[in-house]
Amino acid sequence: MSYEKIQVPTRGDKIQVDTDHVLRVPERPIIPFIEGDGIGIDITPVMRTVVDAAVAKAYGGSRQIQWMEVYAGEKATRVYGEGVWLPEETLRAVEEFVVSIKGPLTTPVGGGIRSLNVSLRQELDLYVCLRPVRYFKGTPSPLKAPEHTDMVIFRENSEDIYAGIEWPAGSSEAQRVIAFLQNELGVTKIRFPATSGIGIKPVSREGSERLVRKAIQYAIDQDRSSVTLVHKGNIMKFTEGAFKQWGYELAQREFGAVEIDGGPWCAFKNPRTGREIVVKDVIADAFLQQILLRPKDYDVIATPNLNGDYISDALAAQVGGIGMAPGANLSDSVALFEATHGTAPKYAGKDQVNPSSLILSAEMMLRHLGWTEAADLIIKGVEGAIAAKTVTYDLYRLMEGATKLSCSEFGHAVIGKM
Ligand SMILES: NC(=O)C1=CN([C@@H]2O[C@H](COP(=O)(O)OP(=O)(O)OC[C@H]3O[C@@H](n4cnc5c(N)ncnc54)[C@H](OP(=O)(O)O)[C@@H]3O)[C@@H](O)[C@H]2O)C=CC1
Ligand SMILES: O=C(O)CCC(=O)C(=O)O
Ligand SMILES: [Mg+2]
Repeated sequence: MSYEKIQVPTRGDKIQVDTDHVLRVPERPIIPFIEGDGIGIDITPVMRTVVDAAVAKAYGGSRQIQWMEVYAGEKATRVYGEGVWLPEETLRAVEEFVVSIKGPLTTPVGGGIRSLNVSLRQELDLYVCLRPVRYFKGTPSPLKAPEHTDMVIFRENSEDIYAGIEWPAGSSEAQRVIAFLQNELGVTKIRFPATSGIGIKPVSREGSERLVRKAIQYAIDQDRSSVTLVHKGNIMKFTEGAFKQWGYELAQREFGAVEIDGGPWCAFKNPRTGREIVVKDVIADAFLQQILLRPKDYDVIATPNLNGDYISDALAAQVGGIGMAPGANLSDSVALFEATHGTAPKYAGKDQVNPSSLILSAEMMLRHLGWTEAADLIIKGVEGAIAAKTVTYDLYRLMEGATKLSCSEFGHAVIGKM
């Protein structure tokens, strides 16, 4: 395929995907990256330097990533022209080259463009947002025993209120929807109909099932002890409540789970290890207190989109903050890795923030490629830098006796500990 502004490296090769979704990774894979807005300019180059160092150390030059810049956000408007926030060829490249990584992208609140992050996920049907939350020894945390927080979030990434079906208060569309609800469906409970904005929350059986299926399969592959469906189904019965119901039904139908203690919790034996996997559910508000009080009770989490967004940042805080929180957006073939945090605009270009979220997202990416040795070196490097108390401002301000490093210095500290 030809590209207008994207320079495809001539020395690299494309990652291929077999029909059964298995990756075939060449020795010099071309990996697209989006620099990102705000602190993207700080963390993305550091991430690349750390990854290149890990790959070089692990494979001594026999493997190398060929980075290929693709554009989205403010940089895209500079490269392609005003108003072009997410060029069509960026979407094509992320799809064609199969595995990519991105920095954060700004979304204005209230009006303006819709989220480019959400658009990327929806356009490429990256329906799983995978966010592992683990503790690195020595990281400052508000908890007494942060090491008990070890969860993996499967956030539904393609529907829910993120579908962006909404109309502002007073618009003719909102008025028409309200009139339809009142006149055709007998709705009487819109408290202030003349001044209500309207948003629609679609949650489907297919969307819920494919997400829960991935979460349960992950629990099997990684030998985890439970999958918890987190929902607000007592209030949103036919969206969040249905998510829970469809999740349980899928666990029973596809994985042979049987009800325990009178249901609805159910369990099955991991076919790989024989260990029991419990599938359970919890209402989202209760979950947010339980993760602080009894984090050991939770392992793999499957949840609709908005809950997953809130839970990601809440859990990240328990293990040191969103400077330490990696993630991935996945379809059955395409993977786009990204940090959990946003563009933190007040720090943009100051070389201050913690690049660990994006570095650890790249670590997930290397593992996804099967480059385990390089991924392990990154974990060793991050663990080593934190253990030596050489950290960025976010961890420094909560640690005693630490040395404060800039974003780029922290990258070098990680490399030094590999
Ligand atoms: N996937 C994406 O691209 C995402 C994009 N966004 C977008 O980002 C923009 C800003 O959102 P905002 O709500 O401010 O959330 P951010 O996640 O950008 O920042 C909130 C706060 O988190 C801390 N933080 C964030 N990143 C780091 C880091 N790498 N190292 C250390 N601390 C960090 C900072 O805390 P402190 O001030 O205490 O130092 C920062 O002020 C919005 O436009 C939003 O839509 C948001 C989330 C995800
Ligand atoms: O798209 C955005 O601006 C916010 C996204 C977000 O908060 C997230 O993915 O966790
Ligand atoms: Mg978020």
